[in-house]
Amino acid sequence: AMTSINSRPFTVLVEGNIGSGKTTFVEHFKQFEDISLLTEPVEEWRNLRGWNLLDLMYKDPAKWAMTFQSYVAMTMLEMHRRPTSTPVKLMERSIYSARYCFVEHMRKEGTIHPAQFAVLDEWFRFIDREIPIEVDLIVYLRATPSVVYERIRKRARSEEQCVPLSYLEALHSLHEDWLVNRTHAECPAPVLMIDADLDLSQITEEYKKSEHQILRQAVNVVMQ
Ligand SMILES: Cc1cc2cn([C@H]3C[C@H](O)[C@@H](CO)O3)c(=O)nc2[nH]1
Repeated sequence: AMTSINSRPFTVLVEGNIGSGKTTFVEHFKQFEDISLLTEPVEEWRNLRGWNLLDLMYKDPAKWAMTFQSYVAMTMLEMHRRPTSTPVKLMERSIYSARYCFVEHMRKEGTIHPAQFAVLDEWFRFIDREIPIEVDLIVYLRATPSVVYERIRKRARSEEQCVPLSYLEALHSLHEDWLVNRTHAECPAPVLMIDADLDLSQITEEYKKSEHQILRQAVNVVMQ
């Protein structure tokens, strides 16, 4: 196993719409001993001391979206700060997709009150200013909203069955703004785009492309 001579691992964020295949992508890298995998803590959001915040949020967003996004941000920050012994760290989603995609959408839709947005945004600015979060590469699983809509139906995660196509289209354009048009300066890492419309049989080739990029860049970082 490569021993990292740096104080921190080469950190990769895996970003993309609901149903774009992030967890599948992250689990593809289980085969590498030099990579720590941090998948999205959905189970924590579905059971916080017995409360299913994800379900509460989908069932009554006006009442629960703020509470849910506050807890998501804390669990994401914990993942960013979690030490790993390996030279590479792969993380599903981030404090950045929390702010630029999900919270941004809730603000635009008025799902959260402007005062609630102000509190979430102050937390985000505080974290961005005071807590070092390093990102070296973002893998963007870029998918067409209608494709992920079908996948969500097939995946049948109960809380998500009410997710309309319009929500997925809005989240898609917010991901495009952030990762293609690069409208936010707080997270300047390079973006590696993967065609996430490909189905499982074809996408392994795409994974191989990113494997090379991730491991090669990781070697560079380790050997610096
Ligand atoms: C960072 C972040 C992830 C995340 C996921 N979700 C939802 C979308 C999916 O239905 C589920 C798992 O990603 O959680 C959300 O509403 N807000 C979020 N913010």
